[in-house]
Amino acid sequence: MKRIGILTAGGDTPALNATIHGAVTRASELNVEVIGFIKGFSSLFNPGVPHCHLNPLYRPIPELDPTRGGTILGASRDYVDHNDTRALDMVVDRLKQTGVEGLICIGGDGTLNGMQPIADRIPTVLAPKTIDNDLGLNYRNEPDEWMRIPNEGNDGYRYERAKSRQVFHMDHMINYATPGYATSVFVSAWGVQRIRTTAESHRRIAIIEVMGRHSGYLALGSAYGQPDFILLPESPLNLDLLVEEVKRVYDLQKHVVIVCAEGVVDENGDILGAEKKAHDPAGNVVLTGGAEALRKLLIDEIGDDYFVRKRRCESARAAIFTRKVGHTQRGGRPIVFDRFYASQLGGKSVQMLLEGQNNAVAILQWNKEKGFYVDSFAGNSFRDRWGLIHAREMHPCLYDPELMRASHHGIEYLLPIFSNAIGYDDVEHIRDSLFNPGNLYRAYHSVNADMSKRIHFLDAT
Ligand SMILES: Nc1ncnc2c1ncn2[C@@H]1O[C@H](COP(=O)(O)OP(=O)(O)O)[C@@H](O)[C@H]1O
Ligand SMILES: O=P(O)(O)OC[C@H]1O[C@](O)(COP(=O)(O)O)[C@@H](O)[C@@H]1O
Repeated sequence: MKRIGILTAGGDTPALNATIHGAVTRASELNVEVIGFIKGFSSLFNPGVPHCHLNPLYRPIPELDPTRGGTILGASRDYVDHNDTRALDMVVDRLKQTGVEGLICIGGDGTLNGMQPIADRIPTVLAPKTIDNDLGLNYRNEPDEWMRIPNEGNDGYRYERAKSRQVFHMDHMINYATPGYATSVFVSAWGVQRIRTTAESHRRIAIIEVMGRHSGYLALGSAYGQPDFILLPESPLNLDLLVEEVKRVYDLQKHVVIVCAEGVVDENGDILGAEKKAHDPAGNVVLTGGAEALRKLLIDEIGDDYFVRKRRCESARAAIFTRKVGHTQRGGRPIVFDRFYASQLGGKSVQMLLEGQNNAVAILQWNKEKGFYVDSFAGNSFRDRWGLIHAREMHPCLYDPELMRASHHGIEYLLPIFSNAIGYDDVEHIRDSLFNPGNLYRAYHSVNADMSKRIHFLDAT
C-alpha cells in the first residue's frame, strides 16, 4: 500500500490527534502517504469528499500536534446503513478516487459497527478511542452472552445479557483501556475533588454526573476523587440503601459527594432521567439528567425537616445540588498515558493494514508479567451471533453495590492505568500555559482555520 486514509468518528476524545500522529509517523517511516477524511464518515457521504494530505513529503503536517485535544480532522456521528449498498458502493468508489488502498477508522463500538460493511469492500481497520472505555470485551466469549428478544407487537428486538458463567480475570480482557479514558477520568476525579470542598463548606449534598453512556468504567475511575458514593448503570439504584447511607455520612461529615453515571438505572432497569428517548444520528439514546432525577428522589425521600432540624440548610432543595462534569471530560490536552498508547495504537493500525489485515481492531492489552502492550483482534470477534457489536459494560465484580464504591477488583483494575498516568510535563504544561500573559493579548487561533487551507475536494461533477 502506498496511500491510506484515516478518519475520526463518534464523540471526540483528548487523544485523537495522538492516534493520528502515531499513524502518520509510522506511515511516513514506511513511505506511505496518509489522507485524512474530514468529519468522520460524513466526508464519504459527501460527493466532494473533503480530505487533506497529512504527510506531504512523508513528514507530518505541523498542525498535527499529539498533545492537542480533539481532532484536527473533525468528527461526526453520520450513520452508515449496512443495507444501503448503493451508498456504500459510492463511499468506496470515492475512497478509491482519492487513491487510498486502505482505511483506518478511529472510533468506538459504533464506529466498528459502521465500518464493517466498508471492510467488505476495501481493507479497513479500527484504532480504538472513547472516553467511555466501552469498546472491548471483559472476556473473549462475552458476545455469546447476548440474547435477542422480540419486542411486543413485532416492533424490532431488544438485547439482554444472559447470566454470565465466566470467571472474570483482568489478564483476559480484550482492550483493557481505550485512549481518552484516562484523561477523562483525570478531569472527572479532579472535578469531584473541587466540588467536595464547596459542599463541605456549605453543608450540602453534591451529585456529580459523569458521562459514559451505559458503561460505568468512567464513573468507577472517579473513585480517585474520593466521592462518598458512586452510582453506576450496571448496578440498579437501591434508593432505600442510598438514603440511609447518605444520611449516615451527612450526620458524620455534614456534607456528601455522590458520583452518578449518566446512564444510571432505577430498580426496574429504566434509565433515570431519560424520560424522552431521543436518539443522536448514530442511534444512541441521548442521556440527559440522571443526576437531576436522582436529586428529585433524594429531596422527596430525605425531606426538608431533616436539614432544618440539623440547622444546616433551610430545605432539601437548597441542600442537594447537581453538577455535570460535562464536555470538559472530553476536551483538552491528553495526559501521558493516553498520548503514549494512543500513538502506539495509531502506529499499530498502519502496520495491520500493511500486513494485510482487514476488519481488525488494534487493541491495548495488559497482564501482570508484560504490563501494557498493543496487539490486534478480529473485528468479527466483537460481534454477537446476530452480527451486532455491543458497548462493553463494566464488569460487576469491579463494584461493591453495598458500599456503593469500587470493589477490591475495581481498585486492582484501575491501578495499572493510573499509577503513572500523569507525566511531569502534564503538570509543567499547566504551569507554563494557563497564565501565560500572551493569552490576555491574543485571540484564540483555531486549528480549523489552518486545516481549512489544506482541505481538497474531489471534482463533484
Ligand atoms: N449500528 C451501527 N451501524 C452502522 N453505523 C453505526 C452504528 N452505530 C454507530 N454507527 C456510526 O459510527 C460512528 C460512530 O458511532 P458513535 O456511536 O457515535 O461513536 P463510537 O464509535 O464512539 O461508539 C457514527 O458515524 C455512527 O453513525
Ligand atoms: O455530547 P454528545 O456528542 O452528544 O455526546 C455525549 C456522549 O458522548 C460520549 O461522551 C462519548 O460517546 P462515544 O464514545 O460513544 O462517541 C458519551 O459519554 C456521552 O453520552
